[in-house]
Amino acid sequence: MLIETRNLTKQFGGLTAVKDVDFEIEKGKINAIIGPNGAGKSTFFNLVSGSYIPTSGQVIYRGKDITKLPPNKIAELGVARTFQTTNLFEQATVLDNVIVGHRLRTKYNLLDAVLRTKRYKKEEKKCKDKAMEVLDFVGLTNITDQLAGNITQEEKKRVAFALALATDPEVVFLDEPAAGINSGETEGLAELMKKMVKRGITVCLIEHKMQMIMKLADKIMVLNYGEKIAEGSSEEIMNNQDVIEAYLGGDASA
Ligand SMILES: Nc1ncnc2c1ncn2[C@@H]1O[C@H](COP(=O)(O)OP(=O)(O)OP(=O)(O)O)[C@@H](O)[C@H]1O
Repeated sequence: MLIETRNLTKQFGGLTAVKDVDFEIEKGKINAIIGPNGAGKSTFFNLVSGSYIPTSGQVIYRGKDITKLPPNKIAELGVARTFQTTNLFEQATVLDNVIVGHRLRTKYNLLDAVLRTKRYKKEEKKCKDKAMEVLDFVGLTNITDQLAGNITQEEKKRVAFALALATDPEVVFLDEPAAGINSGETEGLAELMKKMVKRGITVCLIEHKMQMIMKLADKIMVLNYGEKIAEGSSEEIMNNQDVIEAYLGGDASA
């Protein structure tokens, strides 16, 4: 296990968005979180990646309590995430967008940048090499010089993956990676997630596309009204009565 949540709870005023959730994110696996709209999936992501401080409960990463660490510290420990919509710098190239993502890990300071010291130039080169490497990994070497504003939705999704990978994460949280793309493109992204796992990266995703999840995920947690109602393999989840009821009338077939 890589990340563990213990009794994780988040309240917004009188609303409990995530309630007492115990979950183990398995190392080297594709872990998925599903649930009807408003079930608390994004809130759960925000708690684990440090964007929200929980009302109570803990997040343990490799045995260390990271519950109250700020997002940048959590990122430095090897936890990366993507967002439902990726805000790219539309007027910059794909390559430059990814280079910016990699700066998180670089060691030069402002003075280095102003004086263009050796260290700065060395780090610049490292950033560029890393960006090219991750763009190759996600299959975008052919569009590195295009403006981000001109690329397709599917390519933007791949850039979002590249941005997450540029920080050399141990685990990536993907928030609805296949939203807004067609089924052929969805297959492509699923393949990319498998490739990430083969590379040793642990994946945790939220996704509404059930078919994709059922084929892809090694482990699934189902949230409903903030509570974990089921956890297990695709088969276990598909046959779980509580899950079937939670989805009745919902968009389980989306
Ligand atoms: N910052 C916030 N302030 C107040 N309420 C919030 C906040 N964020 C989420 N909520 C509420 O918490 C509940 C869970 O929301 P959340 O976005 O985590 O669900 P979700 O499962 O990700 O939904 P969706 O599938 O629609 O994205 C919802 O009732 C939502 O309105």
